[in-house]
Amino acid sequence: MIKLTNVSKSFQTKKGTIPAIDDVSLEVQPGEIFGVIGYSGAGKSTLIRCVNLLESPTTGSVIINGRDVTNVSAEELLKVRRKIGMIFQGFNLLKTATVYDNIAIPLKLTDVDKKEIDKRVQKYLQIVGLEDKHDAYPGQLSGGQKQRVAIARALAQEPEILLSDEATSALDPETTESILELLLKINEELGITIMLITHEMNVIQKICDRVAVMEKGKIIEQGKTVDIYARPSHPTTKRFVNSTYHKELPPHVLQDLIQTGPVVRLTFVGESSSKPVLASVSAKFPVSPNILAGGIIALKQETIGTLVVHLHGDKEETIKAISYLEEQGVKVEGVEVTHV
Ligand SMILES: Nc1ncnc2c1ncn2[C@@H]1O[C@H](COP(=O)(O)OP(=O)(O)OP(=O)(O)O)[C@@H](O)[C@H]1O
Repeated sequence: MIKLTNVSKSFQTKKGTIPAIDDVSLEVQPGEIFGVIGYSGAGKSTLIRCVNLLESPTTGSVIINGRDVTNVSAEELLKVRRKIGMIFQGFNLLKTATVYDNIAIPLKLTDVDKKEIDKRVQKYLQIVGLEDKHDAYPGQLSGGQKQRVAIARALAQEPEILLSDEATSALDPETTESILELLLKINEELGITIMLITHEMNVIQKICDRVAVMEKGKIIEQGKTVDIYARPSHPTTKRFVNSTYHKELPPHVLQDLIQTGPVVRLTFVGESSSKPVLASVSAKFPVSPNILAGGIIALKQETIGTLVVHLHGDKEETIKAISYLEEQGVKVEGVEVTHV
């Protein structure tokens, strides 16, 4: 649906050339929600703006529905853009226009007739849950409601793809949750493919089927969300994944514990989550697992469990116990003294 091949984009400034994105390739499949995560300055905004050609790549190709859009005429580009809606962190609503007009004006500009405009405004305001706000002005709405209007405006163009540029970053956690649920509904019920950028791992966790991690203009890791959570390989990806666990053991506690055996983080996914592996460890080896912390992360399609466990026992026996856990499909990671 969206295919970027070897896309690079640099900006010329007085201080020289800034390589914002560097040789990025990725593919978003029809019907999926694809997330790009990275810290500030990683190149996410530039990347997503290359998809609808708000930025033109310096090199590389952008293919939408099988068509290379980097070399099309201005007229063709307009047609392609109509199939791609976009929402933003700052909502970008017209302050002096009502909710109705905010949704209707872009449709008027594309010559949709009045009756059809009325129909679409009503339909999409209902989908976003704001059917009673036709005549309100943006200033009279909460941040979450403003984003819902922006989503209705994007949907009213009846796009195949929705691009989301940090759409929940300005919202509180509860409102973020409700907007993420709305994006899921749009994806599932209207079949719209969504590509989003974010710096928040909980956005990826809750709604993305696949994720790409960006750093310094490059994609450093990409894959199914569940695989990235279960086995992050790049240190930056690990930082993002660990940010969702919110668990830290006081260093002195950890220091004391490791005198009598390793402290490990166990990650359970798929089949391994339903086996009573810790009970088997104590039955098979002279090792006592002591659970220090635990949690469950609900991803869009799967659940991942984590436990931080102290394996109390003889060194050789704990090594055998760890091998056994790995054979059972559990991911085992040593916990260092500063962080859990
Ligand atoms: N129009 C521009 N002119 C010059 N440099 C730019 C321009 N747009 C982006 N950059 C630079 O490109 C790099 C990537 O910026 P970009 O906004 O894409 O990152 P980001 O990951 O979206 O960051 P943030 O989350 O802070 O918006 C940064 O170094 C930025 O300063």
